[in-house]
Amino acid sequence: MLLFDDNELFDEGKVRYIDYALPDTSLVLREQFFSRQDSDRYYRLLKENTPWRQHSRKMYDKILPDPRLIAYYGGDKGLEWTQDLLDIKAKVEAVCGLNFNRVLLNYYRDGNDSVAWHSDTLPADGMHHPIASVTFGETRLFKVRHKTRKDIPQLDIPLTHGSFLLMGESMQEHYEHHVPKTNRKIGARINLTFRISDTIKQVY
Ligand SMILES: O=C(O)CCC(=O)C(=O)O
Ligand SMILES: [Fe+2]
Repeated sequence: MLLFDDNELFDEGKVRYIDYALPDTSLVLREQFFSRQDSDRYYRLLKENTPWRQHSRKMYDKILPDPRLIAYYGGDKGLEWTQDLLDIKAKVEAVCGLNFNRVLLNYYRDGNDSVAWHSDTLPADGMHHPIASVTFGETRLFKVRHKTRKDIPQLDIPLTHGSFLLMGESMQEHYEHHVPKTNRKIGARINLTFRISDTIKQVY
């Protein structure tokens, strides 16, 4: 059985390449980067085999649970890489010519899960690096806005099953991103963000 058959584009089996040509950075999306079959398989395997945990953070003097589950692999504090994650990483690295050493997995259980506006934390080496974002499962909107320039329209990018979005290294400096909640009755989405970083102080 194939999951997530709302995306007719999958029938063509072609990678769709979109360069958003953003000022101050680069942002490139490849849809159907993973085949339908591989995407379905990775979705199931990651959903079942990942030790998902819910983190909490302090907001306005309250400790609130994050509205999503996460897992963190690589480096001295992360979990041990699994073969599936190494395979996904290798496929992503082969097209962008980068070597990632960590991956953060996000599990959005349904439309109530989300991530607030943010840009990803500066790694300990004090330099931003590109971040590769892979999606399996339900399509969710990935919103992008420039931090200071109001003349640049906000982007609403639907990240589909099997897609791969590459954020350039200056993206976190100039832009913020956000995955909003939705009232639609939807299933789960798994997102993987491959990163280059020596030590992580805080996830996201
Ligand atoms: O789920 C996504 O597409 C984005 C996740 C994210 O922004 C993060 O992990 O920092
Ligand atoms: Fe992020």
